[in-house]
Order: sequence, then structure tokens, then C-alpha cells
Amino acid sequence: MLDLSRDWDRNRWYLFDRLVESPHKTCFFVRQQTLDSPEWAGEMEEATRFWSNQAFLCKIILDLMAFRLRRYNGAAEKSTPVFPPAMEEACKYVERIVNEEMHKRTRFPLEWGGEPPKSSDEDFAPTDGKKIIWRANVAASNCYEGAKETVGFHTDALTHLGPYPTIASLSLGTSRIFRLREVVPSDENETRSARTFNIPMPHNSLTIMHASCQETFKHSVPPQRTIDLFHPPFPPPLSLKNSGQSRDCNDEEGKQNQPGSNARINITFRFFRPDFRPSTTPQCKCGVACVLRPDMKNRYTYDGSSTSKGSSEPTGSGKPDSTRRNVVSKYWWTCHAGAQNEGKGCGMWKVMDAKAEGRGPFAGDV
Ligand SMILES: O=C(O)CCC(=O)C(=O)O
Ligand SMILES: [Fe+2]
Repeated sequence: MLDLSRDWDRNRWYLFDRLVESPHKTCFFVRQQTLDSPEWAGEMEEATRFWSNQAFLCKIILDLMAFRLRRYNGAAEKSTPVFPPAMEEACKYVERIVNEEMHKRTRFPLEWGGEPPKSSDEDFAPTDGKKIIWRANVAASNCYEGAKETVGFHTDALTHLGPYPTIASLSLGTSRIFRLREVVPSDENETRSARTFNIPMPHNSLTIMHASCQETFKHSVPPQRTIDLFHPPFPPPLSLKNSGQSRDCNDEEGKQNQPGSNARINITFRFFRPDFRPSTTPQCKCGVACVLRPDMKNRYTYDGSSTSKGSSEPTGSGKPDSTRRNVVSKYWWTCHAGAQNEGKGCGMWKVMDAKAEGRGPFAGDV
């Protein structure tokens, strides 16, 4: 992956009228089986352009550049790469763990309730014997080289993930901190401050952003003053040995002499919902696809004993219990064109109406 990451890009976008660049490299991957799937009807390529706020913006700029290039030399646009074999294998382990963890939780009504994509790998079925409810069909990968490469506080755009997504992030290489900061609902601003969490992400660890994480918290990978070099705890692949970049790591001396890496690579495995595919995304007045965001400031909690403020409890997902919390009242479709147009968008927003827009199937009644 580290070798692959040399070719990854930095996202670029407009922040007001300034063109800014992401402080890490990134790449988006799509699973081969999804490209072939009839329910995506060839729209997955397009969906991968909008995977997050930043990548979306970057891709638009790249597209504009590619468009210019096409005009001059007829070059074709770069297509989204498919999962390399190691990522495909890792994904199967990740899916098993994610399903087992999801089975322990009560689902939010607006979560995806349809059949996950088919897979031929029965070996990787959850060990609890329960049904598979989540599979990844795309992955966003980031590479942070050194202590100063970061990602700032953000939530992942829900444009194709839909409400209450589950996102699983596999960390490789040097350990970094994953920082979560709660967005406090407006009506609680006066009474409490935001909860924050700093979670170390060592090599080969999996962090799951469960349903409601995107609705409740912003996340970041902050800069650090110092960083531990990462030394793989296993012999390097033959290709590295033969290229003279490292010595045989089976002997202690080889281990000592192997250069450490200051890079962390993470792979966030995600499920893009077919009911949020690009042809269903509303357009703003600029003629650009909108982005979907939760109204994080207007959430309510339901703890099963007290009545929630300002909104009725969600319907149809069975008896309320202690995990039924952080329900957002609304999602907004908003204009995102300012990102490509020197900060000038039309400012359009409209409330998502799941039923009227024909979304679903959902995990509960909406
Ligand atoms: O590097 C990480 O763990 C977080 C990456 C992230 O937030 C993203 O890809 O959206
Ligand atoms: Fe993110």
C-alpha cells in the first residue's frame, strides 16, 4: 500500500475564495463486484467522485483539468481503481467483524435495510450465525506521512452513504490518534460542553464509526509533536528484499537495520447505498449535484425513560431502548458548487424527504 500511495493525490478545493490542498494523500477504490452489479446500473464510477466533501471537490477540479486535457489531446479520464487483492482480502475480515458488532446494536430506522451485495465467500460469514447486514462496496484510503500530515475535523458527506452509515477504518503503519468531537445540539448548548475522545489507532487496528457517529461527532486525525517509526513485525515481501531496500528480516540484525516508516495508511471501508446513487441526487441552482448533511444541531436523545425534547420519537423500529439516541430531526441537501466556483455557490438547501424521494428499503419504518 505504501508503494501504491506514492501515486495518490492531495485533494484541492475552494475554501471561500482560496484554493486549499488537503494535508495528506488520498485515493478512492471501488469493489469489482459492485461495478458489475445491475442495481448500480453503471453509476458507481460517478458515485465515487462524491465520496466525501474533500474528494468530491478535488475530483471536480481534476475533472475540469481532465476536460481541458481532453480538449487538447483527447486523453481519457482516469477511472476509479478497484480493490487491490490485499484490500479485497482484508475487506472480508472487516465485514465479518463489522457484522458481528452491528448485531449487538439496535438499528436506527433510516439505516439501510436492503439486502447487502452478494459474495461467494461463505467462509467469512459472521461467527455468531446471524445474517449479513453490511458489506463494503467502496473504500477511501488516506496516507499520512510524518507527524504533521493530518485531516481536520469533518463529517463524511452522506450523499451516497445515506443516513446513519457504518464506516470501518483499518489502520496500517505508524500509530496515530483519531479524535472525535461531539456537536452539541442547540438546545443543550447552555447546559453542557462537547464530549471529545482521543483514540489511538495502532497498526492493524479497526475503528468502526457506527450508525449515528456522523450525525453526532466530527472526526479528525490531528498533528502530533512526535511520532513512533513503524517497523513491520514480519519479514518484508520478496520484492522489497530483492530490490535491496531492506535486509533479510528473519535475523535479528536484519530487523534492527530495517528502516522504519513514519507513514500511516488507513482504509475506510464503506457501503454506498443504491437508493442514494447519483441519478437520485438533487441538483442545486448551479446545476451541480447537492451534498447530503445531517442537521447535527437539532438532535434529540431518547433514553427510554424520559420524553425527548422538541420532536416525537422515531417510529417503527420496535420498542425504544437505551441505544435509541442521537436521532437527528432532519437531513439537508445543500449546494456544494462554491467549492469549485471560487467559493461562489447558489446557497440552495432543502430538507431530505425520504419517502417523497423514494428512498429505501430502510431498517425501520420512516
Ligand atoms: O485517517 C483516518 O482514520 C480518518 C480518515 C477519514 O476521516 C476519512 O477518510 O474520511
Ligand atoms: Fe472522515
